[in-house]
Amino acid sequence: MAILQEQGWTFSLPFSSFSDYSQDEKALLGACDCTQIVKPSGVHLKLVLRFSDFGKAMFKPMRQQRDEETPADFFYFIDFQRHNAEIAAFHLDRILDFRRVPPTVGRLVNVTKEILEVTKNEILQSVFFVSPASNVCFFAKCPYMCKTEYAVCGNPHLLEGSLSAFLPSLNLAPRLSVPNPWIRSYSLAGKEEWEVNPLYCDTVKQIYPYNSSSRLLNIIDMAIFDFLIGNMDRHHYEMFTKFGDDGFLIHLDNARGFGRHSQDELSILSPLSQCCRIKKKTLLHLQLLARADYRLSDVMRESLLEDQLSPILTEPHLLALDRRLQIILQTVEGCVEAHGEQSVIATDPAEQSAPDSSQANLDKLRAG
Ligand SMILES: Nc1ncnc2c1ncn2[C@@H]1O[C@H](COP(=O)(O)OP(=O)(O)OP(=O)(O)O)[C@@H](O)[C@H]1O
Ligand SMILES: [Mn+2]
Repeated sequence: MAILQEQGWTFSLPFSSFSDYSQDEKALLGACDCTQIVKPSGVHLKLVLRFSDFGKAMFKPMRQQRDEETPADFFYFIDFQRHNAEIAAFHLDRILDFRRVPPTVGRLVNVTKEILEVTKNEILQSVFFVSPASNVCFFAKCPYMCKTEYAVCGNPHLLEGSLSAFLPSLNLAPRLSVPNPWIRSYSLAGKEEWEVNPLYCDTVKQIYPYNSSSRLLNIIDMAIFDFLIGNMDRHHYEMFTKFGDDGFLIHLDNARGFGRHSQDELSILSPLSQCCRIKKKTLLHLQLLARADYRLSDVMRESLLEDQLSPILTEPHLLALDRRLQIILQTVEGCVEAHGEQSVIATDPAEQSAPDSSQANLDKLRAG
């Protein structure tokens, strides 16, 4: 299935579109208090690509080989961005039936023919160079680490990357960027309250909008998703304002997932383990994916085969998903034992009478 059309490309740096400033760009322009987020830097190099049919996509280039694990001494905020994590996260999100990640595919891009030769952006043209190994490379224009050492290179022209369908412009579909209540400290000093206070969720539950809407349950869904992919970098989440407080959370930016398959970062599950709440729909779906005939790693492996850059994940990463799924289910079991099903498993009033559609949805996905 061709999710993105790619007939001929024109390109621009993200800076060109006024209505679509990212956190990076806002930081560059001094337009936001970005102390909580990672500084805009050359290692975050990404491009907004424009297609000849006026479609747009966010392109993140390959920075790390699929079989490389993030070194144990790396902090999450200096970790690489992985194009394959973006792709795998899209598939996982769909398999979990969240559908909150914009469609993302892997592509080989010819950086010379499809970027350098077609862009009219002089800044972008100026950052291209040919490396000593005769590969065509480019780097980012930004305050930090924006030198040739941090460039990405074709081989000699082809570069792997992820392409995420671009969200509608902020003028058409305004979005809010909200700090995650379980945000991590982005410095070496100090801990956040959730890390030291086991009753933190009681505080969150009293604060708008977590006190009445399904927002907290959505945060818990997101934590489950992030725990499965091992993403510790969910500092903010975005929502379309048009859907109000109960709107869905967009699972944007999953590039720091799938860094370590040998470690399960339990702290990512804190919203679930501290609040002891989960949507019934999510739980039923997770239970289905723990069954031998719908095993999560098998469904993921199958789904990822559809991508042009397959294999997207190494086997250890796929198997880690099964192990982490068990941890999530055990966490829920522990909660039920402590607080009772009534308090832990949240039934959506709209779904109370609807038959469970998890299995039918998954069957549809698997049938392609
Ligand atoms: N598919 C998309 N469509 C539209 N906007 C997007 C898309 N993906 C990302 N963005 C915007 O760009 C911002 C930065 O993207 P992303 O978080 O993926 O990259 P990053 O390099 O990790 O940046 P940051 O350090 O700001 O988190 C997002 O917060 C979002 O506002
Ligand atoms: Mn980010």
